[in-house]
Amino acid sequence: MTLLAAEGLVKRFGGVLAAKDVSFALDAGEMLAIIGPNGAGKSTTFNMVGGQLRPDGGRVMLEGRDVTGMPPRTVCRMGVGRTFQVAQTFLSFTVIGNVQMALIAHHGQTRKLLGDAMAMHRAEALTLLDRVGMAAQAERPIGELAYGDVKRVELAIALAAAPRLLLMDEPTAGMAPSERAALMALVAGIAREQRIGVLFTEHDMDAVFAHADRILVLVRGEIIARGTPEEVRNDPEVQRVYLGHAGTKAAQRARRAHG
Ligand SMILES: Nc1ncnc2c1ncn2[C@@H]1O[C@H](COP(=O)(O)OP(=O)(O)OP(=O)(O)O)[C@@H](O)[C@H]1O
Repeated sequence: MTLLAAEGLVKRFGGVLAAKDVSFALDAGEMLAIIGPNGAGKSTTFNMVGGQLRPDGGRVMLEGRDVTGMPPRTVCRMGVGRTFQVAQTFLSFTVIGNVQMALIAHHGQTRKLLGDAMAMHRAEALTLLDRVGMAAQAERPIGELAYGDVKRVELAIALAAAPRLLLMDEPTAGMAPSERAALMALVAGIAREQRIGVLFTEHDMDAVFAHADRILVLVRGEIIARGTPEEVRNDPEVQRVYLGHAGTKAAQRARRAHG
């Protein structure tokens, strides 16, 4: 069954039509990228899926259930995870403590926190940290980590809620190029292995062309192209309005790297 279906989403901000009849579908285990210039409507679309924004028209269907306009907390409980920004981790806590807190929240055990919270879900937290390559740093305060490592911990925190759909808004923003490639490879591997659908926005075209299964191109609130990286790369309209020379180079690099 289709994991996520956006059907004719519309969002207006005053006179600005930020999303105009945006429709797409995403299957389990699939990486779908939304790309487009600044102000194209990527975050708006994203926020309508995650429940942060209520669409003015259209529907969001999750595994066949209509979740349009439901609050983020409800959407989250229905299996939609989101990677959080640094400020939303507890900087003075250890790495493993942050993941344990996420597991405690996921299991609805926050009332038990007066007990020995730090003994709860330790093994599960370590397994998650191992999956993102951070088990060796489990006992360090998260505030001491390099930025790329914080991003890995954020991924473990998002996975603690056992999402079926993961929303990642510019996951590699602020990272060095080598860290970006490693993070996206990690996300893609986990998505395929655990059959998690990933919807992501990204300005880094190398990351998009290397790891997206399919790409949507938004311009002024409208999808102007969609398809595999190969199809999008070769679309003359996309070349003209968005990718241009830099995008072509990124696509070529991705093609060389992945055969
Ligand atoms: N809360 C808001 N109030 C008013 N206008 C908004 C609001 N959010 C977005 N917009 C407008 O809607 C349009 C789409 O914005 P959106 O942030 O979705 O684009 P984007 O593709 O995510 O851009 P970027 O790549 O810069 O993050 C823009 O014209 C923006 O100014």
